[in-house]
Amino acid sequence: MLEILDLNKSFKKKEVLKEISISLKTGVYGLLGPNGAGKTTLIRCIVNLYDITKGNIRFQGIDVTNNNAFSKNIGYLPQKFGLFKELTVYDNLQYFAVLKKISKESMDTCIKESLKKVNLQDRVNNKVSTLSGGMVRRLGIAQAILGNPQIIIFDEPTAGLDPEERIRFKNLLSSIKEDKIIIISTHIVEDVETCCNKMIIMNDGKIFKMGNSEEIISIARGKVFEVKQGIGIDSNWYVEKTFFRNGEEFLRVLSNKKEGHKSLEPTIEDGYMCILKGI
Ligand SMILES: Nc1ncnc2c1ncn2[C@@H]1O[C@H](COP(=O)(O)OP(=O)(O)OP(=O)(O)O)[C@@H](O)[C@H]1O
Repeated sequence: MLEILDLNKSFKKKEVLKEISISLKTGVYGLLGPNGAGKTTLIRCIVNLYDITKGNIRFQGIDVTNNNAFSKNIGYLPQKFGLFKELTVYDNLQYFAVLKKISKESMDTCIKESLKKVNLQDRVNNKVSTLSGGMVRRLGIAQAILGNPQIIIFDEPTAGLDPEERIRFKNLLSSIKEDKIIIISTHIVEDVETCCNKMIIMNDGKIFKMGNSEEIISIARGKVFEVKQGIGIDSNWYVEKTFFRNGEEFLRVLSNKKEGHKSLEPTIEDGYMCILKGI
């Protein structure tokens, strides 16, 4: 169990994380929130890249706040990461394996296992400069899962990936998730709705809601409507998107009020938007 207790993080006078308290058991968690919600800051506090202003982090009941040794239990794929482009795929992973203090005896096996999981085993001796963007991203994932850490955190793992690579990432998650705590940070609901046991919804440095997909969806039940474009927009409405049917344009609207419009079956995205917008 990973417990984050009353965590606050400020940069000088700017309070970015405010009293964050969550407990995570084994499973895959989608950390969802709009740009600037505080997701990356929270992740950096967990992986000990930032000193926490106030609060504690506990893992398996032990206080690991600002504990460097604990960071070795965590695999982390940052949003932006650097690789040695003129070194081979293998040499790059060897470098990370040394940083992670993986023993010399198991290093080769660990590297090959990680590369197999991300389907880059055929590229082991290629220079990173010869890989496609998707392959570089996969190599980033390989370094995160290197050494089989108990906690793995992916910050925007699918950014810049094509649909096939996204599916590949989701399949990879299913193959590694056993007995692990995996956190995937994103602002795209679609990225996490099929592969996460629970969503943690963040905004403005706070946790707004943590729940499984059914719980998130239920928040939007009775609040999603379909309105024909052109009839005028009510000030109570939050227009999620427009769509076409039989050549006619419609709005997908979220509203707290009982509307005289056709009610729609809610999705996770609707629940997420209701939570963010206080609907
Ligand atoms: N080092 C820093 N110094 C000052 N303010 C910071 C620092 N890092 C982040 N912030 C601020 O903290 C807030 C949260 O940023 P953070 O990057 O954690 O959000 P995010 O949810 O990860 O956003 P995104 O999805 O855009 O990456 C923002 O207002 C940001 O400007």
